[in-house]
Amino acid sequence: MPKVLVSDALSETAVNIFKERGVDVDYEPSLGKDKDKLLSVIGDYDGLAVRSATKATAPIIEAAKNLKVIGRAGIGVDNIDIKSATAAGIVVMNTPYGNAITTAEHAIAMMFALVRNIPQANQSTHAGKWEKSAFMGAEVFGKTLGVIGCGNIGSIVANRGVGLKMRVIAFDPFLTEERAVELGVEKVDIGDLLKRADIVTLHTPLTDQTRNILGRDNLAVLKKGAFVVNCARGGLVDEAALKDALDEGRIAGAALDVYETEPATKHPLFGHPKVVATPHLGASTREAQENVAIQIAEQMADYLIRGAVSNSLNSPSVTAEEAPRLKPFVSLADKLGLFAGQLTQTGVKEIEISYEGEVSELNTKPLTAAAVAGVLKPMLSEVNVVNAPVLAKERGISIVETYRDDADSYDSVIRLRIVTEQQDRTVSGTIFGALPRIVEIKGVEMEAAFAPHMLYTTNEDKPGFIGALGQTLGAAGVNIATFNLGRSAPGEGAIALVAVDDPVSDDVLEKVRALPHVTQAAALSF
Ligand SMILES: NC(=O)c1ccc[n+]([C@@H]2O[C@H](COP(=O)([O-])OP(=O)(O)OC[C@H]3O[C@@H](n4cnc5c(N)ncnc54)[C@H](O)[C@@H]3O)[C@@H](O)[C@H]2O)c1
Ligand SMILES: O=C(O)[C@H](O)COP(=O)(O)O
Repeated sequence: MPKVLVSDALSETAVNIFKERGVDVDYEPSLGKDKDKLLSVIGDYDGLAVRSATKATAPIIEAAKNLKVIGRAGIGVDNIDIKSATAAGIVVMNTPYGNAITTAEHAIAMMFALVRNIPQANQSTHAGKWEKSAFMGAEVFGKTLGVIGCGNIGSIVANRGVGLKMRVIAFDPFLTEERAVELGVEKVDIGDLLKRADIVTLHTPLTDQTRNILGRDNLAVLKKGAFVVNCARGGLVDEAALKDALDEGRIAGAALDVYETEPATKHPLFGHPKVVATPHLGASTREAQENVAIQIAEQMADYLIRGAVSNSLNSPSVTAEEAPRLKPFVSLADKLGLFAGQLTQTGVKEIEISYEGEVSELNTKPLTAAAVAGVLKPMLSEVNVVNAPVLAKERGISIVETYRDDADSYDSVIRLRIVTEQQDRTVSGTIFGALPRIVEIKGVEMEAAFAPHMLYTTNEDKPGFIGALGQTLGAAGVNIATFNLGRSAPGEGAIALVAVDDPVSDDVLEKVRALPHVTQAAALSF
C-alpha cells in the first residue's frame, strides 16, 4: 500500500480520502517546519502532501528515495524544487483553482482595510479611544485598480473591482484583448498601470521575470498617494524600497499578506502605521482549505493507485479512465525506446514516434515520454518519464510525433525512429494479449515478445548461421528460450532476436561476432 506524509496543516478531510482510496497516511501537520526531521523520515514515503510551510528542497528530494509524487494543497509551488523533483522522476501537482476565490476576496478585504484604516481604527477603538477624525479614509468607487497578473486570482479580483464600480486596468503579457474585454478591464503596459492606478494589486507567480516587479524603479513611477496590495508572493515587492516610499509619503499605504522570508516574525515594515499585515492568510478559509485538501488527496491517490496525473507541473496529464488503457502502451513505448537506445552508440539527433491505428486516438504524451525515457536510459543514468522530455530538449534532440489512422495488419502500432549522426533506425511494436511485442526492426518484419535478456544479431542471410549460433550459445552454457528470425529478402540482410535465460556476457558476444556472416551482435535487457 503506498504511503503518504502530510507535513503541513491540511484539512483532515484529506486523511480520510487517502484512507478510503487505499493509501496509508501519516498526518504530521507541523513536521514540515522541522527540516531535519523531514529529512530523516522522507525516505519512507511514496507521496508528500504540503502547503507552503514545508520546503521540498533538493536535499529533501535527494533523501526521498521512494517518493513518487509531491502534492501542493494550494497554488504556489515556489517551496518545491521542481527541477530536482523532475530529475528524480517525482510528479509535482497542485490545485490551481481551489483557493482562488478565497485569495481574491482576501486581496479585496486588504484593499478595504487599507483605504479605510480598519486595523488601526479597530485597535484604537478597542483601546477606548474614540478617534473618529484620525481615520479619514478613501472611497474605492471610481478609483483605478491596477491588477498586475490577471490569471485565476487576478481576474477574480478584477471582476470584484468592476463590481465595486472601479476602473480596472491590468498588466499581464499573457492576457488577450478578448479576455480583457470579457473581464471588463483595460489591458495596459506596466508603465501605464503604475502611473494611473490608485491601488495596485499583485497576482503573478514569483519567477525570475516577476521578482521585484515592484522594485525601487517601478515604485518611483507609481502615482503619488497610491496604495499597494500584495497577496501573491513576497519577493514581488522590494520591501526595503517599499519602506522608503512609505516613509517618504510617496505611497499612501501597503497591505501585505506575503513576505520575502516566511514565516516573518520580525520585519522592518511590522509596526509601520501605513502597513496592514496578515500572516499569509490568503488561502485560509474553511471553504478553500476543504477544496484544496480534497483535491490534492484525490489527485495524489489517483496517481499512486491508478497512475492518473492531473494538475501536474512537470508531467503530462492522464485521466483515471485513460490510465489502464495507456498502461500496456506505456510499457511498449518504454521497451521500444530501450531496444533502440541499447543499439545506439552515437549522438541521437531525432526521435520520431509514430502512432498508428487505435493508439493514435489515445493521449500519446505519456507514451512519448516513456519512449524517450527508454531511448535515453542506456546513455543517461538519471532518466525517467518525468524528466525525459526535458533532458532530450537540453541535449538538442528533437522529438517528433506523427499519427496515422491505419496500422495495416494490426489494431495499433507504435513505430520508433531514431536518427543519429550515423544511422537511421526503426523499430515497431504492438500489443498482443496485453503484452508488448516487436513487429518490425529496420524494415524487417518480426514477431517477437520482449524478454528480460536477449541477444540481437544482424547477419547475411546464408545457410548454416542458425546452427552455428545455436552451437556457440550451447557451448557457452547459454539456454535459448525463444528464437525469432526475420529477413528483408532471401539472401539479404537478416535479423535474429534470441531470448535467453541469463544475461549474455561480453565473452559470448565476442564469439557470436566472430561467426561467419554476422555483421552486428548486441546483448539487450528489458
Ligand atoms: N496569499 C495566498 O495565500 C495565496 C493564495 C493563492 C495563490 N497565491 C499566489 O497568487 C499568485 C497568483 O496565483 P494565480 O492562481 O492567479 O496564478 P495564475 O497562474 O492563474 O496567474 C498568474 C498570472 O500572472 C501572469 N504573469 C506571469 N508573468 C507575468 C509578468 N512578468 N508580468 C505580469 N503578469 C505575469 C500570468 O500570465 C498569469 O495570468 C501566485 O503567486 C500564487 O502563488 C497566494
Ligand atoms: O499559493 C498558495 O496556494 C497560497 O500561497 C496558500 O498558501 P498556504 O497553503 O500555505 O496557505
